[in-house]
Amino acid sequence: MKDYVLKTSNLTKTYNSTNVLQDVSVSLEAGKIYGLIGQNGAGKSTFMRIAAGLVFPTKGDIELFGKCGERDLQAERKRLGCMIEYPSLIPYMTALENLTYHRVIRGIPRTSIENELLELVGLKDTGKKKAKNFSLGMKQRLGIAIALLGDPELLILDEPINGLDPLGVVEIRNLLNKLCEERNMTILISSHNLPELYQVATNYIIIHHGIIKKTINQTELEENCKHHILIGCDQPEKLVSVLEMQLGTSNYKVMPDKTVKLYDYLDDKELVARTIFDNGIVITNYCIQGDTLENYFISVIGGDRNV
Ligand SMILES: Nc1ncnc2c1ncn2[C@@H]1O[C@H](COP(=O)(O)OP(=O)(O)OP(=O)(O)O)[C@@H](O)[C@H]1O
Repeated sequence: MKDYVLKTSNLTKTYNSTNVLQDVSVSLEAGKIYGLIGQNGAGKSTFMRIAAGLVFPTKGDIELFGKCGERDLQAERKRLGCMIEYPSLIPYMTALENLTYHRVIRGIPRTSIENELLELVGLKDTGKKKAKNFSLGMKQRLGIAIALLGDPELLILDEPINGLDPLGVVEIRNLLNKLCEERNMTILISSHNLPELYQVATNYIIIHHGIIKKTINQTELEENCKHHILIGCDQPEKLVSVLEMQLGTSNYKVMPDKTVKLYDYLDDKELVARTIFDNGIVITNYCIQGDTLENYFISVIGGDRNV
């Protein structure tokens, strides 16, 4: 049985009679990095706030580490760390002072965790430099360190890579991978910067106007994006035999709707069409498919480019 860290069922949030989240049912498995993708206003932060217990849902259920009910949820939320919207930094304090401040107000006694976290997020050499003078990437990493103070098993990060330069993205990516690998941490991270998110996530949840449009893992995503000839026909079994016996390929996949994705012969699609036709198979669909990740997401949300 899969070990779910967070499970929601039909989660709905209504503001001013508008559903900003509608029947959101998702399950996060332990040790994975989930990218939550959606346009501005899609409901990403609202979902994260509800998961973190900062906002109550209008309807629906949440299960955290297998527990539900408000009292149990509150206890389980100690196992969760979050940075939602902006890191809550005190600008005139150093990185260490910021961590001390947050550690004390959260009642965490272990002082050694401060230097451990500064080391982990690559800020141990920042000395007397005040947070207000940090680069955006340093601020985000300090925000993540604050979120890690309680040694969480689930980390929720709202747009931690937006606006970072490529080096900043790499630093955050390395940090998240390390947390995932070394601590088996589950991470939920939102962004609308898809190429950057792709560098980080292992699974994706696509949300549009408060509705989950798709959940997909990295392998499935790559499969969807890999270029292929999509073939629909009246005799799929015979088509498979023609591919195997006459075209000598087993590099294809039969889809649930009986269409076939052929990953070979992309440079010679006429030969494939002719061979199928010569075997008396009626072709109902024949096209090249496969795309960039960004276009895949756009197609899932219905063609709107402003992701
Ligand atoms: N407290 C609130 N009161 C009323 N409406 C709200 C409130 N919080 C969020 N909303 C609305 O809910 C919708 C979803 O907002 P949310 O911040 O969750 O989206 P988002 O996907 O995180 O967007 P962004 O990428 O811009 O941060 C938006 O239309 C927003 O205006």
